[in-house]
Amino acid sequence: MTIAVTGASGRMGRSILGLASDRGVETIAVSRTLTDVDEAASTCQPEDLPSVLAEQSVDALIDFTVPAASVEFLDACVDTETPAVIGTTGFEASELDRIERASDVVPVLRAANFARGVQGLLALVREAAGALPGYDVELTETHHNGKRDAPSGTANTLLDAIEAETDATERVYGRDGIQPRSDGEIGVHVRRAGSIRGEHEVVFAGNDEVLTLTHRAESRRVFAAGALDAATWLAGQEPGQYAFSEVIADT
Ligand SMILES: NC(=O)C1=CN([C@@H]2O[C@H](COP(=O)(O)OP(=O)(O)OC[C@H]3O[C@@H](n4cnc5c(N)ncnc54)[C@H](OP(=O)(O)O)[C@@H]3O)[C@@H](O)[C@H]2O)C=CC1
Ligand SMILES: O=C(O)C1=N[C@H](C(=O)O)C[C@H](O)C1
Repeated sequence: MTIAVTGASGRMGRSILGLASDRGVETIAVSRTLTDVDEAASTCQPEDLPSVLAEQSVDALIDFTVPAASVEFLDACVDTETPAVIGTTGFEASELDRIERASDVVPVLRAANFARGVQGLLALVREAAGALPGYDVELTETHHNGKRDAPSGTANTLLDAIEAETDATERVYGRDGIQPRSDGEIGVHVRRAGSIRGEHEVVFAGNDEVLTLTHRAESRRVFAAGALDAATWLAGQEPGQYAFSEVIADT
C-alpha cells in the first residue's frame, strides 16, 4: 500500500510517516520544506502532487495541514480519483461544502480526531447529555502552544453532539467581568500550553453533583494510527463521505 502524506514536515505529518514506516506502509512525503525524508519512499512539492497522483499508484492521501491547503490537495485527489483522509481542522462552511462536493467523486473521510478513545468520549457525552436534562454543561479543551484553531475541531464536534441532545444551544466562549451563567448556555474554555497533545473535558453539573468525562491523548501516535487505519479502510470504498466510527466498527 502507498499513501501520500501532505504537511510531511508538520507535527502530525512526521508522526504518520514514522508509524507508516514501522507498519511497512510505503509513503510519499508531500512538503513545501522537505526534500528528502528517511521514512518515505519519495518526496514531492505540493504543486507536483497532481502529477505524482496521476503517474504513480497511490492508494490514499492523508492530509493534516491547514484548511486552505487541504481543499487544494483534495482537488488533486478528485482529478486522479484518489481516496482522501482529512485530519485538518478549522474549516469554514464554504470549505466544508467543497469537501462535500469532492465526495461525489472520491471517497473522503474527514474526522476532527482520529483517537479511538474520542469516539468513546463522544458516545458517553451523548448519553450523559440525554440522561441529565437541565444540568449545566461546560467544555474545556487544552492543546500545545502551536495549535492554530480554537476551539479545537474535537471540541466543536462534542458541542454539536451536546446541542443535539439538550436544550443548551448558546455557546459562551470564556467569561469575563460580570457575566452570570444563564440557562441554555454551554461554556467553552480553551487553553494553549507547552506540548500538551490534546485534552477534552466535559462537565455536567446540577443537583449537588458533578459528572466529568475526559479524554487525554498522550502521544500523536494515537492520531497517526487512526489516520492510517482510516486510509487502509477507505482505499476500498466507493465515493462518498465516511466517518471514523465506520472504520472502528469494521476493524
Ligand atoms: N484529526 C486529528 O486527529 C488531528 C488533527 N490535527 C489537525 O491537523 C492539522 C495539522 O496539525 P499539526 O501537524 O499539529 O500542524 P503543523 O503546523 O505542525 O503542520 C502542518 C503542516 O502543514 C503544511 N502546511 C502549512 N501551511 C501550508 C500551506 N499554506 N500550504 C501547504 N502546506 C502547508 C506544513 O508542512 P510542509 O512545510 O511540510 O509542507 C506544516 O508543517 C491541524 O488542523 C490540527 O488541528 C492534529 C492532530 C490530530
Ligand atoms: O492540533 C492538534 O494537535 C489537535 N487537533 C485536533 C482538534 O482540533 O480537535 C485533534 C487533537 O485534539 C489534536
